[in-house]
Amino acid sequence: MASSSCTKPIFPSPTFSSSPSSQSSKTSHLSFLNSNTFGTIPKNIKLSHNSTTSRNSILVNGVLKTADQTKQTTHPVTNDSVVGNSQKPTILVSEKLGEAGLQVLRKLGHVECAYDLSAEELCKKISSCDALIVRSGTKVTRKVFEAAKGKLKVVGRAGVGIDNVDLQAATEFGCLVVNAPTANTIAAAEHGIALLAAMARNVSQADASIKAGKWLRSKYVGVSMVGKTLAVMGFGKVGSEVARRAKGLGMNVIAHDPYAPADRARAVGVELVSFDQAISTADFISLHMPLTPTTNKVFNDNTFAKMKKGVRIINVARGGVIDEDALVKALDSGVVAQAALDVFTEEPPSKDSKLVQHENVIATPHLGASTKEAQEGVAIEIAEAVVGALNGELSATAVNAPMVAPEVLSELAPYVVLAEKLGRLAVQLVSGGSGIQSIKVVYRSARGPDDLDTRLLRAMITKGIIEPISNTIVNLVNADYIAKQKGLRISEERVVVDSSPELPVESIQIQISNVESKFASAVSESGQISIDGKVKYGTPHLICVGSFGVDVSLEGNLILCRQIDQPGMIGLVGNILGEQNVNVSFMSVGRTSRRKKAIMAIGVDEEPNKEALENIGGVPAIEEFVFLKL
Ligand SMILES: NC(=O)C1=CN([C@@H]2O[C@H](COP(=O)(O)OP(=O)(O)OC[C@H]3O[C@@H](n4cnc5c(N)ncnc54)[C@H](O)[C@@H]3O)[C@@H](O)[C@H]2O)C=CC1
Ligand SMILES: O=C(O)C(=O)COP(=O)(O)O
Repeated sequence: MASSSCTKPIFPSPTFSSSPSSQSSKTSHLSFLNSNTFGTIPKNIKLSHNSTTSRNSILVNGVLKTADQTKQTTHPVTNDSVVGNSQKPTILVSEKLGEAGLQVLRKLGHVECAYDLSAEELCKKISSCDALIVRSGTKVTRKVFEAAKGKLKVVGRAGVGIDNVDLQAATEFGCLVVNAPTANTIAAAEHGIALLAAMARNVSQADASIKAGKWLRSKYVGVSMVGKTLAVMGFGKVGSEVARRAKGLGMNVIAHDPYAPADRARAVGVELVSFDQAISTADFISLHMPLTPTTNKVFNDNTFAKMKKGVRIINVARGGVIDEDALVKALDSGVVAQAALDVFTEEPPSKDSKLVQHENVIATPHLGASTKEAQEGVAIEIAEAVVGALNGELSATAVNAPMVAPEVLSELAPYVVLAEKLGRLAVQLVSGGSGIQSIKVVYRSARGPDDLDTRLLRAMITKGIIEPISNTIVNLVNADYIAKQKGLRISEERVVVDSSPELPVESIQIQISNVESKFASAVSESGQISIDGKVKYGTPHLICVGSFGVDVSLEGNLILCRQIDQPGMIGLVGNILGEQNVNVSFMSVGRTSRRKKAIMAIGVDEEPNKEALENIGGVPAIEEFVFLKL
């Protein structure tokens, strides 16, 4: 069992009076996204009620703070031309966004719409922005994140494809990326069907010719769709809607998607087949997969060679999934009879693009998502996601961070505080903290693994461990990445205990192995530094250090002393601190057995000066002590 070696505290805590008014007002370093805040209290998140301090802890802009703190903190103004109101976040919208979405954004922040920015102009502006909203036309490169200098907290992609955002860079810089994955699905599917029908019946070419005064009825004889086989490549949201509509046109629809569940396809009457089978049997191929390193140019000389001669291709996904030179060759040779393209490798394509100019190609300028309805929907969807992220809520559409449901977030809030404090405390017990390699976290809980999402807790433990020993800002977005980069292996274990399943976690234990400790008593019998904590009355408590049980609230600072268990020790140390005007907030003593070794854990509001610490060290019965900042 995780902390079975702990003895019970012999004094109920607190034994010394605590003074709520003297609680530290320092910002808790619990930033999920960044450490700035905007003076707003989020609408629906009240994460914990701290019964000791009578303050509400809330998550603001990714930072867990007390309500008082949110009123005091100001938003740093770096560029007056962008920031209209210094209390409000600045949201840069770099492409056309529906008015309804802009209205949602304006309620929270200062919104600047600046379309058609060059890469240089975007980099210049971004350093004063808290959020950036883009569509497919803005390249959010590593340079943009570098230029943001840590201020940019969230990039909102008003649409589905996030191939124009450097996700790796966003993650490294701790910037959340959210998208709007649902509102344009139907629009894209309808556009796919529009292109399919227009291509089959030569609508574009015939329209151009009639406008040029020609009447070419025999030239533009088309092909029928009914009874033909359509291969849907990528059976996600758009692909499945295209499939449904194509079935309505009487087409035989097959699909290829390595990750789609067969029963979802079956429900639409579609058979999932292999890539080769799909492309070799289809009369029409419609592309609906994302652009990823795997799908990049997946339609190339080799794959065109496997297609049925005279196949027709529709691409409403991303230009990059097709090798465009190979497509021109396939069109020239007649392997591909026609192509209908909404998307291109380079957008806009060059004026003399052989592909766009090809007589058997019809093209639209990336219009898949461009219906009034979809654009209003996307604008609201992304605005709400960005506002939520700026308010510290974890978005359900986060692309580079774990998605945590609001109710889970709310339930875990006090444990999040505990996790970070335990990490912060554990690392300070290591002598020479940067040598840490292996950390184990043990969650004792009555809940089964499926009922306990520990990603948030692990991220905050990582934050607590790394931030005191480096100048890296760690948050939920980049915690795993930073841990990996620093060579930290964090393993997790769950121990099922017989406690109330109402509580997500009974206690959390952090073990650090293969290191020496500044405080030998923190090393457990099995040789690791080991501390345990739990949430009591909504606040984090330390309950075990090494093999010693204690019970002290994790607030302010902490002194741990190991002494020979004898009468008068509490008074002695209390007097030394009192003489230096250091207020003791909590004290607890744990011992292995009577009159042998004991550990005294003393919570202090102020940082004791050198003299006070030397005097504590000079007490003959005290064998070792350590001062820890929480
Ligand atoms: N032209 C336009 O204006 C629009 C374009 N799109 C694009 O359409 C694409 C699909 O969008 P959604 O359906 O909303 O996304 P989605 O995520 O719901 O569906 C994508 C599907 O592709 C599948 N997939 C991934 N790798 C694959 C591979 N190698 N081969 C076959 N399938 C693969 C996934 O399993 C998933 O089911 C995206 O690239 C998106 O950017 C979406 C909306 C508008
Ligand atoms: O949502 C997508 O993936 C799209 O391609 C739509 O792009 P857009 O927002 O119209 O530039």
